[in-house]
Amino acid sequence: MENILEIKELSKNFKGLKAVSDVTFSVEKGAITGLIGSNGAGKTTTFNMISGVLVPSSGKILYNGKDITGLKPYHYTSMGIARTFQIMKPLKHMTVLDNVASGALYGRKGYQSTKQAKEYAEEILQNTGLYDKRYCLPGDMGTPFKKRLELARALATDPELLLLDEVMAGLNPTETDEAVELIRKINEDGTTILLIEHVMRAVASLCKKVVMMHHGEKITEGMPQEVMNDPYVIEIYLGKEES
Ligand SMILES: Nc1ncnc2c1ncn2[C@@H]1O[C@H](COP(=O)(O)OP(=O)(O)OP(=O)(O)O)[C@@H](O)[C@H]1O
Repeated sequence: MENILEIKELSKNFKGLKAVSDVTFSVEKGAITGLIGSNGAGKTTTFNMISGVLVPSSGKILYNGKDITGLKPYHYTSMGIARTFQIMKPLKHMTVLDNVASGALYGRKGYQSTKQAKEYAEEILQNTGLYDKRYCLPGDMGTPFKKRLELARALATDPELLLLDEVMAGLNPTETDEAVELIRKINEDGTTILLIEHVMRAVASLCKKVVMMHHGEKITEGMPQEVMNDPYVIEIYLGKEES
């Protein structure tokens, strides 16, 4: 069992607030790992450190055994790490196709021409159920399609490790099931996934391992059923959240 990512005693302080405190966990290569916890638990801050958006106050991040702590976001695409944002960030004035093609152009496939990038983008759009929307502007689509676009843009960079921040928020049960199947397919095609998610049904169905955070600390980790049946996890999180 090889780890693609190792988080070691990672902390982030914001002016005296310990948003993330001494968090240690690993992400197994080829698997789907879930990061769960209440609002404000420190999940997004952890993601922001893993993806280079924030520099950790202390601790280390190892990717394929290499120390990447504090590297800037622009190093990440070529390393094979891509992420989605909870607050989606499409290029508003570009079509869906051009949004995804721009991801492909700057991604690891090394396309030299826009034509090549667009051809690859069309393939990604087929696989993510967005092909029929390829000439739409992001603002003209509803949440499920915007979430898919965020995912498609990340996928277009050809990542080895994909970080997904609440891609199921705002989806109805049918859309959630579709998103689960899409994520499963992306994983089966060879991409390792670390996801933040509040929809426990999706976490239970997808994840091999779950890491639970609370008030900036890691509370526990294990197989989804173990973590979800932990009385303390039920008390501080599952009893209060809708799933
Ligand atoms: N840039 C920042 N400056 C100051 N405080 C911050 C900043 N970013 C996050 N925080 C604080 O850090 C704590 C952890 O926030 P974080 O967004 O990581 O939680 P989360 O687990 O992702 O929550 P959610 O499920 O709501 O997204 C919160 O108390 C938050 O207010």
